[in-house]
Amino acid sequence: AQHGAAEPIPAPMRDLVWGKLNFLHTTDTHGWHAGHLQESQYSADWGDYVSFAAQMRKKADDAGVDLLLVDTGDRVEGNGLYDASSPKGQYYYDIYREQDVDIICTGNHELYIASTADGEHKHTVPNFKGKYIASNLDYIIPETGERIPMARRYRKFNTKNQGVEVVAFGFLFDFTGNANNTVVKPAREVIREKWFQEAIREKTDVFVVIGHVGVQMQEFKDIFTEIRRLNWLTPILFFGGHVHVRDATAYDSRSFAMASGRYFETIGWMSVDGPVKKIEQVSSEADAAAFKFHRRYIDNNLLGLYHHSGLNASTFHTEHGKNVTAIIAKARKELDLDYTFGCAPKNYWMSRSPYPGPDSIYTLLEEEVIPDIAVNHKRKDVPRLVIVNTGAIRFDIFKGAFTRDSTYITSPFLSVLNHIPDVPYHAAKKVIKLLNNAGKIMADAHMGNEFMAIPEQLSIKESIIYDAPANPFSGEGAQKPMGQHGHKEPSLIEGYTTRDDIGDDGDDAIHSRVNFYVVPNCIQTELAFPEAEDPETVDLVFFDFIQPWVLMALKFSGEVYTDKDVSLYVEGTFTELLAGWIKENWPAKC
Ligand SMILES: Nc1ccn([C@@H]2O[C@H](COP(=O)(O)O)[C@@H](O)[C@H]2O)c(=O)n1
Repeated sequence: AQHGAAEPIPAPMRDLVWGKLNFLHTTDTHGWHAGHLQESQYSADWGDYVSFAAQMRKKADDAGVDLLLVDTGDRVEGNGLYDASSPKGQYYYDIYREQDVDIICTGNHELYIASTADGEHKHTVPNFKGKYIASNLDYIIPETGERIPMARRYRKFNTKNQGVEVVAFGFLFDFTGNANNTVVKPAREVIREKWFQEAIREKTDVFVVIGHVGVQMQEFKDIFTEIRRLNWLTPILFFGGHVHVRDATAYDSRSFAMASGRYFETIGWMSVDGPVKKIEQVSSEADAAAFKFHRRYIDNNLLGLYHHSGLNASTFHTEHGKNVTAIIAKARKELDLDYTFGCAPKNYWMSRSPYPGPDSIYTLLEEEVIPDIAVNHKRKDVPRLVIVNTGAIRFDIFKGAFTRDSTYITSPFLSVLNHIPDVPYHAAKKVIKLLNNAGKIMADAHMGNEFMAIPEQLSIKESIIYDAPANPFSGEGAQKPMGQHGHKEPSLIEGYTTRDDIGDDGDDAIHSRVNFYVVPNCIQTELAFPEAEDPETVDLVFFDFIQPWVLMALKFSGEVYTDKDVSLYVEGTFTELLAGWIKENWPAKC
């Protein structure tokens, strides 16, 4: 872990279940490779994960089984370690590559900005040569305009210890927000392509489909159906992401799918036991029923990593892992990520507390930040509606130092405030309602409103509010306390208490439960409104990211505008404006 990171706290633990084929999975790490410095339960860093993987590979070798590492994209955007350098990612590529990942693919965040996709093609694809898979993604070479596969379409290989044959694919969901130097092909079309049809006719022991795709999303179901059509008994394993939740499901008795959260809070574990080699003659559904699948969501917590590897603080860390931790520390220092803009007076939550409310980060924005930053001095007296999508905020603010790192953690995007001047108020006032409530109408116009909100809400549609704190030690297979604290039951800290299609025993550490309050897709602030009556016209101000939705909503309200009618409202990215606001408004020292 990084120097100064929160000390890990012991928790009651569920053990890992090993099989013949075992996997460690990361997804949506979004630059959090230094770990969560302010949260004890997720404070291990990428160097610790390098040590963990090496120790677990050794365990696998000793037992004669196999361990593979998987990453399903969105490695970038969301943390100072990636976003604070100029150009972005200057330190990230060399840190990330230190992990020996066996199967890796692209997420949507690698593609929003053309230079990010260039960086992916120039650095990460060659860093993981032969292991990077792009089943439905092409790249356009800037110099020639030639369109080529981002990386190989699939990978066939044998595992190290048992020689298990694997055919692996790497997909991205049907993403349309990419810059024009990549082409994402819809999964449902790619599965009809000749190369895919040939690949699924390869005789293999197991298919592994990795993807930046939620495990409940249609893309995975389509891929599963097509592979299964021709391979009735072969196990098919899916590793997904994008939705930022811990999740697992089975599409049938010989398949299994898991997603491993977000922000390097979670290291997913999947194992398969049973007749995984063809030589073991799976010839009937009865044989195939012998497959056993397990999943575990490992908190990225050093004490947990020690526990699962059977090691301790003096035996766990490899030289390689320690070096990676040191490289991260050096990068953080050079980027001055601990520079403090101000001191947050309390915690502000995205989903842990209701919106509107005193502890909601969105209420803070709506009532305090936006009125100060959404000001164009030439038009400051013109009434305006300022609309901000909630997905633009990526993480909670914790009481205490708000650092350069926190600015990117809260708001990594290059979003700016644009505006359309003098919009008739009768139409402008309908926009927020359409963005928040007219999901069906907007979806019919191929503009899914849910893409303006936080990704978690693609999966969690209703608030989850617990009546009272859960009984810590109840439930299936009540757990033994972790490591060095003998028989004393540690008190629980808040964290994941996952319920997925497999059950509620997926998390490795037992936490106390956390409420999840669903928030609207967008929030709105009214500024400079006359007191007596409604204005005739207003300036409509909004993040550039939601411009297509805003234009569509205006059209539905009877006012047609195009991109040509939109111009910048305030100089500077939202990230810079927020940092400036904090410097002005929160005390400098904590
Ligand atoms: N410039 C941007 C880019 C993205 N968003 C929000 O992020 C969501 C996607 O997040 P994933 O990590 O799941 O890919 C997207 O739906 C937006 O809500 C944004 O606000 N601005």
